[in-house]
Amino acid sequence: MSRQLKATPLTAEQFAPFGQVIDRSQHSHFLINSGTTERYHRMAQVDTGPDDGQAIISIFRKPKADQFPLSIAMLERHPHGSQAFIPLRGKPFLIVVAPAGDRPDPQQMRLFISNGQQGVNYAPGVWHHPLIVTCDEDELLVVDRAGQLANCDEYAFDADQIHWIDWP
Ligand SMILES: NC(=O)N[C@@H](O)C(=O)O
Ligand code: NI
Repeated sequence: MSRQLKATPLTAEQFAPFGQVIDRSQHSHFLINSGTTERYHRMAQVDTGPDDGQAIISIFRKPKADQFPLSIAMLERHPHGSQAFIPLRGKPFLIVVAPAGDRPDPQQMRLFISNGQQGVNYAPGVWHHPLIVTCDEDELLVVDRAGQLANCDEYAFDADQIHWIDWP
């Protein structure tokens, strides 16, 4: 059986088991500031989890595009908080996820492709691959949790569980 992950369309419904899609084209808005501005309100929820969790805003910048085909040798999760990735340069980026659980099930891994206008917000505990970009000099806004609790578990797949993705 091929271990190449085929892309699933990035829609709110298809991504629902993993979190939310942040997509203006699929979201209502209302006018603010005397009608000069459209507010796409509350597109996703930031989950900062227990204790001293705080929502923080960061920018991830990758000077070099990832090289394809790309092996998915590991996934990670953030058990105590959500993590949102919002493209700043309008460039497609790739999202590899697996359902939350003690360890990622390689058979349930999904590949989604953002068209560069769509962001994603991973729910706490959802397994995902670190950021994968298709173009040099890409930058994404990231909203996730800061706090005392360790909040990044990594899982390395056995050789026979490693899948791969290609682009374009
Ligand atoms: N580790 C880190 O800040 N980045 C990852 O969580 C990621 O999903 O890219
Ligand atoms: Ni992450």
